[in-house]
Amino acid sequence: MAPGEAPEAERLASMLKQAGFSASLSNDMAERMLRKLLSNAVINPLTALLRVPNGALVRTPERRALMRTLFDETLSVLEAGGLPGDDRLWIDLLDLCERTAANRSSMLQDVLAGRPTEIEAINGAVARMAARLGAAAPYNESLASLVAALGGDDREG
Ligand SMILES: NC(=O)C1=CN([C@@H]2O[C@H](COP(=O)(O)OP(=O)(O)OC[C@H]3O[C@@H](n4cnc5c(N)ncnc54)[C@H](OP(=O)(O)O)[C@@H]3O)[C@@H](O)[C@H]2O)C=CC1
Ligand SMILES: CC(C)(CO)C(=O)C(=O)O
Repeated sequence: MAPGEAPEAERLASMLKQAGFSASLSNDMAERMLRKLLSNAVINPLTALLRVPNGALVRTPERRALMRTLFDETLSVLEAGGLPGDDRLWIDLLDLCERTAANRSSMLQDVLAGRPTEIEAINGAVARMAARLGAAAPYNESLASLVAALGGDDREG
């Protein structure tokens, strides 16, 4: 984005920086959102189900294998939805787990606090996108069902 092209966005970024946040502008929000969806579709349900911090996902071959399977399925759906494939995406995902190693993902925090999760907006959305494209996303569908089944004890069955 050229300087002066989006003054309101620049003002917002500058306010966020003054407040101590890291902020940058992008012309490519659609791609950035798909990349974020890819990361959240892998890290959030697995950390919520395994009840581990983000860094623990990459510490055992079994968890990495689960991550990779879910990553591959999700990426194939998102590529069909417009995300450019890139070998760095997997490396970036592992790096994100390392950079946020001690973090409890937002979904794990929601599960531990007994709050509703964003599972339908993340893995549920990937499964629906796959269905619209005439494809299947069994891992996303199963994880969405498993995370949804973690809660709701207060509802009438
Ligand atoms: N939690 C984490 O560890 C991390 C989260 N993230 C990302 O941050 C995002 C937020 O996740 P999470 O931590 O679960 O968020 P929370 O639900 O804990 O917090 C969301 C915040 O956004 C506010 N908010 C929501 N909708 C609006 C709106 N329309 N206008 C103004 N404010 C609004 C809420 O206000 P109110 O309280 O008034 O409802 C709340 O303060 C997600 O995309 C997540 O992936 C990224 C890194 C780490
Ligand atoms: C990047 C990550 C996985 C950090 O915890 C996140 O966005 C979340 O928890 O929702």
